Amino acid sequence: MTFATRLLTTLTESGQLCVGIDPHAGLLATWGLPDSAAGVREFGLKTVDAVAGRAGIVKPQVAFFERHGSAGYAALEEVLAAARAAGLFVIADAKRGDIGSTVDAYGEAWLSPGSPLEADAMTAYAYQGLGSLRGVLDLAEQHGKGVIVVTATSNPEAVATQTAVRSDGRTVAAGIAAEVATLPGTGGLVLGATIRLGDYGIAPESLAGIPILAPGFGAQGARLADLSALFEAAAPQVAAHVSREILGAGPDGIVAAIDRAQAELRALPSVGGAA
Ligand SMILES: O=c1ccn([C@@H]2O[C@H](COP(=O)(O)O)[C@@H](O)[C@H]2O)c(=O)[nH]1
Repeated sequence: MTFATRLLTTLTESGQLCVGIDPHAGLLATWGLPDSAAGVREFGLKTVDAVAGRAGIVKPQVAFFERHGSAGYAALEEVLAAARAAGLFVIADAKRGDIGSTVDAYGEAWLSPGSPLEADAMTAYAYQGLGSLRGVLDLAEQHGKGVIVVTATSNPEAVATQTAVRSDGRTVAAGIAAEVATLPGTGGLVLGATIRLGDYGIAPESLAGIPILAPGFGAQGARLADLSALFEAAAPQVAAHVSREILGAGPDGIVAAIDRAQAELRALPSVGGAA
């Protein structure tokens, strides 16, 4: 089964929430955990426990584990393995990109079956050309995994770069989206929930069948209740990502926070809720 089929099926069967695993120093303190590799390990494993059976997707943010060096990576390996063992769809937010021969190695790290860092999908940059990701896309296709390409991000600083017009007349973001659309099954898009797709020249109807990872809900200001209005025809393909807003509820409140977010998403008409 392809990555797209797997992720879109997960959205239908387990709801559209993707819970971030971002052990910020401040959140570790809220959780009563040390700002150390042991702390991020426990934070990650407890988050996996809370998500399992309540939502279908997690997105560990690699940076917060990397802060702790090799011990942080060991912690991340355990969190990834626990999430996959719990049946969760795991997106490693590693945001890698480089010339093809180098980016291939990133693909092997995050998408090879049996790799200590194995995930179901990874995030990647295509600013060196989507062709630079060819080897990773091939590897992903071989193993039913996915490459979610950073396209139009949730942070305001990115607008000038991502709306710049390429030599083919498309914005950078729309160009990437159109190229990823030629990779059905293996490619996905990062499209921030804080932006308007129209401002980037991206038509929701052009994204049919492509899984979308949408960060920006909660702490960055976007509202889950607006998902249908933001993504229109593409709304059912969206994994609505929330990290700080849910994790900030602490170890005693995280389950209720996940349930609340799921209920809010399930109530949306265009994503399978009330008509
Ligand atoms: O455009 C992007 C791409 C990635 N992110 C990542 O998503 C989460 C957002 O966390 P919140 O706490 O829910 O704001 C974080 O890991 C970012 O690195 C993004 O925000 N925007």
